[in-house]
Formats: sequence, C-alpha cells, structure tokens
Amino acid sequence: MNGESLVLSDVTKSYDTAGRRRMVLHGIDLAVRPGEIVVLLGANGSGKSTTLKIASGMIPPSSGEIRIGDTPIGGLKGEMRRQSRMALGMVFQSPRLVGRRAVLSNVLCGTLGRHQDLASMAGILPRSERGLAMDCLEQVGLADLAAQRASTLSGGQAQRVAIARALAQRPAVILADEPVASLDPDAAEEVMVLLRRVAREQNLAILCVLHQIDLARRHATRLAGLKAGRLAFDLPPADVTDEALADLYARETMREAA
Ligand SMILES: Nc1ncnc2c1ncn2[C@@H]1O[C@H](COP(=O)(O)OP(=O)(O)OP(=O)(O)O)[C@@H](O)[C@H]1O
Repeated sequence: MNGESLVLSDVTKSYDTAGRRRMVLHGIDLAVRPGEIVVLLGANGSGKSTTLKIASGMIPPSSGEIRIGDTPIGGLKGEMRRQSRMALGMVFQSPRLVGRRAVLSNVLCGTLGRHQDLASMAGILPRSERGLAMDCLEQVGLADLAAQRASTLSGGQAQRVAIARALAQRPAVILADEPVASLDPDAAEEVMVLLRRVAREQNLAILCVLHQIDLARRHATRLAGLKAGRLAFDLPPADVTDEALADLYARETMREAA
C-alpha cells in the first residue's frame, strides 16, 4: 500500500478536564507525501504526541479528518479498519521487543495483522512472511542477527529491529514518536539515516516527533513546528530560521498553552 500520503485536514482536539474544556490542537493541516520524512518539533505540551495519536487512530480528533491516500481512517470497521491499521507502522521511543524471542520472530510480529487464522495465532506463519521479515532485517542491516535473542541487542540495534518490524507490516505510513530519545548520538544518527533511507527507497510517508533540532534539520524533508497547538511553520529545514526555532521554544509559548 506504499505510495500514499498521510493527510491531516483541519484537525482540532479538545480535552475535558475537571469540568473545563481545553483546546490543545487548533485546525492542523499537514500532509506527508510518499518518500518524505516530516519532523514535528515543539515545546513540551505543544501538541506533538496528541497529533501523532490522532494520526494513528489511537484517539479521535474533535473535528477534522485524517486520510491515508483517499481513505479517511476515522470510523472504519471490519476489514477496512484492519487494512488501515496495517497501513500505519508505529515506532516508539522504546523498541518494545519481546526480549526472550529471536530477532526474526520479533520482526515477524509485524506481519501478524495479515493473518487471523488459528495456525498464525499459534505462530505458524507462511514461509513468504519469513522471507519478507528477513528482507526487512536486511534493510536495517541486521540480517546476521536474525537468530539472536532480542534481549542481547544494543539500544540502537533494538530500535532498528523495531523499524524492521514496522516495515514488515508493509505500511504506507510510519509514525515515529521520539524514536531516538533513548539512544546515544551515534546510534541516534544511524536510526535517522535509516528512517530517511526507507522513506525514500520504499516510498513511505514518515511523520516523526523529535526533540533534537540538529537531527531534525539534517534528516527531515520538512520541519513542522507546533506552538501551543497551532502549526507555526511547515517548511524545508533550510527555510526555517533560527528565530523561528527560538520562537517555537520561547517561554511565552508555554504560557499561551496553559
Ligand atoms: N488525555 C489528556 N487529557 C487532558 N489533557 C491532555 C491529555 N493528553 C494531553 N493533554 C494536554 O494536551 C496538551 C498537549 O499535550 P501533548 O502530550 O500532545 O504535547 P507534546 O507536545 O507531545 O508534549 P511533550 O513534548 O511533553 O511530549 C498538553 O497541555 C497536555 O497536558
């Protein structure tokens, strides 16, 4: 299903807390096209995670629409819902691998959504899926560790396996929530290079939350800056000025958001 864009149109979100309604996203319009990696930047509380959760279908928007290609992902049921879930691969801050299982079987977990029969639930997957999982491990440069227990991997290797697991879904879109937050600088660089490469080579749309501005500037196709729930800019890194970035993280922003 690759070759599809992720599109958020006029997305708003408000939360009711202690009897008070608070708007945390105000009319977000954002499109991530195939081959692109768009990095969401913004101060704590600016709405990055909420945007990602809405894009993933984990929580509904208060208004607006999310589409993958021409398909709106809200309110889907049955087979359409299953397909839209498979079209979205997730990469989290923590790789969330099953430590006692082999690297390859962790990657195979990414294919499970395609198989609901009893044999698959018992872990017997078609040979073609093992081949696909090995291909995905090759893409992240870890095919030689296929039989190794996941618990023995370094943080950077584990995150690359998590990316291979997401690729095994054969998604159109990957949503990455602070994928390098717990990695050292070299491992973080490797993971960002990998994400940029898979976006380009597999024609995937990647939306990624980062706190590291330098990594974002080096690896993003576009930077999308969120300020108190509003999109402050959506530009190629070369067009984002130091002033615009400073403004994004300025303290006044936090007071407006509160
Ligand atoms: N379930 C919730 N109920 C009420 N308010 C929430 C909920 N989730 C998030 N918020 C509020 O929405 C706003 C945006 O939060 P969000 O987690 O999206 O920000 P963020 O940019 O991801 O922050 P951080 O960088 O700290 O992860 C914050 O003010 C937060 O307190």
